[in-house]
Amino acid sequence: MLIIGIAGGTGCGKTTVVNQILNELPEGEVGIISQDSYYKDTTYLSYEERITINFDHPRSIDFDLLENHLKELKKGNPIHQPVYSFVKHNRTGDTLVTHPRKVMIVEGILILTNPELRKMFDIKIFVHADTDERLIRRLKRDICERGRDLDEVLTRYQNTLKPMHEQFIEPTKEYADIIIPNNKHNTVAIDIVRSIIHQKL
Ligand SMILES: Nc1ncnc2c1ncn2[C@@H]1O[C@H](COP(=O)(O)OP(=O)(O)O)[C@@H](O)[C@H]1O
Ligand SMILES: O=c1ccn([C@@H]2O[C@H](COP(=O)(O)O)[C@@H](O)[C@H]2O)c(=O)[nH]1
Repeated sequence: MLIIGIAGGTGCGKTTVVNQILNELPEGEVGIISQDSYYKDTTYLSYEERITINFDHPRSIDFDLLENHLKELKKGNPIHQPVYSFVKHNRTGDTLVTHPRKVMIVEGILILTNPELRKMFDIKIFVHADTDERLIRRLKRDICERGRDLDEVLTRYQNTLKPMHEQFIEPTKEYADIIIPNNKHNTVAIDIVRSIIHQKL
């Protein structure tokens, strides 16, 4: 199994890049694991308490579960990937059965901060987009798709997103084998990653 880790700050375009890579590849041949599914379960907290969580700090992620799941997939076993709700800021309680594939892509802002995960990735990719570009995309996406308002996104940006990006996410660029510039859609980079995957299928 080839495991590809795709990191990069919020709004850099990780999900979009993954979807572009999957386009034109045989359906069902590549599996996806999203770091977002591994935000810690906070059912014991009220909604008001949950919104105060720093979701951009590595401690918000259940890396042990993510690592165990990758190990199970490597052994050929299916896993139950938790389903996460950005609207509720919590796991939904549902899980998605994820079967092992020849190629698994793991994507998320913090996945390269964890040394054990880094060791498991055969290829490490960092998607880069400028800070202002990422903020604009995040604003549009969170207001349209994640039920946020302008003030909420900007407050979170100033209090946690920006400092956590600088402290934890941007420094992981140095671990990347490939950096994809993604201020604009980058079809050449997508084609390169796709051809690496093709060789493995
Ligand atoms: N290269 C790009 N050019 C313009 N918009 C983009 C580009 N890549 C992604 N987007 C848009 O930016 C938003 C955030 O992208 P997304 O893939 O969800 O980022 P991430 O998963 O890194 O947070 C989405 O609305 C997406 O359509
Ligand atoms: O409950 C939550 C959990 C996370 N977030 C924010 O999501 C982004 C990570 O997702 P991307 O798709 O990579 O942008 C992270 O910056 C968290 O702040 C959230 O708003 N609520």
